[in-house]
Amino acid sequence: MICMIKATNVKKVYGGGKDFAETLAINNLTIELKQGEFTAIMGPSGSGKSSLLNILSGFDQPTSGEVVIQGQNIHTMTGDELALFRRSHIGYIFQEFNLLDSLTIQENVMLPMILNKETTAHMNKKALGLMELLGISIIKNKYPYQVSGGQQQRTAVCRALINDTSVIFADEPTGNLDSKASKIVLECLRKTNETYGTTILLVTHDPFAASYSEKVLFLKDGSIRTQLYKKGTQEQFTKEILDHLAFLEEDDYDI
Ligand SMILES: Nc1ncnc2c1ncn2[C@@H]1O[C@H](COP(=O)(O)OP(=O)(O)OP(=O)(O)O)[C@@H](O)[C@H]1O
Repeated sequence: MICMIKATNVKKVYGGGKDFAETLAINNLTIELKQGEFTAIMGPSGSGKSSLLNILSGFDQPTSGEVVIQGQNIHTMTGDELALFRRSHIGYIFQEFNLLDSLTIQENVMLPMILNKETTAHMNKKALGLMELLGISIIKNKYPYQVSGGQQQRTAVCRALINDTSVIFADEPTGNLDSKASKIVLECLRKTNETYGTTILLVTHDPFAASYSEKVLFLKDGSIRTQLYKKGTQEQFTKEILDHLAFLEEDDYDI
């Protein structure tokens, strides 16, 4: 399998100025994600999940170490190069859906394409195809405040995919959703992964959400403590993740 993301000896230290104590958020972490892999990251509060996601996605710089996505070192790019690279290769989904209330659902989906100056016909075709796939074409002319949280998050998934992105970073994408809407959004992520071979990195506290992945990395104190690979059914995997969390909790994992 082709390597999609490789992070080597990544370290992130916050603070350390005259009046601020240092916090070691990521501790010499090395990680490799293959093309088309669906990976989840779990860990207690403060273990470094968001810091890692921000560094892997180019939102933040590591203190040391390197991150290579599709063969390109993202932290040696200029600001403009990185912005262009992120827009064309990387999609983001956040806990807050981050849609623009002044745009319709379809316009929100097309927004990253508008920034790329695509033709209207191409944008419409692409957006409608994605919205159809994820079951939200019926609300295309509504505004975000007129649709449910789950529909807003599915809009965010379509927006993340619109530029044929090869990687999606999702930070607690079901954190604001009830269990029914969460399941629909997670099914959409799975469909995306299976249909387009999109590499997905999902940060979550929820073992059920993590069970949609094929590999769970458990983070503690900025290091990967263990990895769990999916074997058997999703139900079995959820139970295995729960058992693993209980084991790690006993081992002072402190979820
Ligand atoms: N901008 C910042 N400045 C200083 N310290 C920070 C900053 N961002 C995070 N930290 C610290 O770095 C460590 C890792 O934080 P991070 O947000 O990555 O953890 P997390 O696992 O995502 O936590 P949570 O599950 O609560 O969101 C924590 O000790 C946190 O307090």
